[in-house]
Amino acid sequence: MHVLSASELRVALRSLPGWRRRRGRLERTFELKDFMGALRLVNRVGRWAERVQHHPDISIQWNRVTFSLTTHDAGGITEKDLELARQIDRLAARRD
Ligand SMILES: C[C@H](O)[C@H](O)[C@H]1CNC2=NC(N)=NC(=O)C2=N1
Repeated sequence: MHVLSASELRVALRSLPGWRRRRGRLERTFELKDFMGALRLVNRVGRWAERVQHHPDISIQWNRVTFSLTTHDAGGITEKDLELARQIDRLAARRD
């Protein structure tokens, strides 16, 4: 699995508004209504991550959830992380 170069990542981030590269990971923070809303999103993403066997690092602060993506097996950000970021955006957009 190919670790993306800084320029490849810059190009990819143009189509991933809201995500940024921080400390070598792809990161985005979502603000939900409240803690239960945060947990619902975390569980939605968690089920997907388990299905695709690619897992985000997750931090929850009450109604804010931060997903940090990297491919541990490759030691950096890969296409798998870009795909997971796109999927997280879809899951976050659901209003159920
Ligand atoms: C065997 C299993 O598929 C691997 O350990 C997966 C699990 N989930 C993973 N998640 C992430 N973010 N990086 C990995 O390298 C990784 N490897």
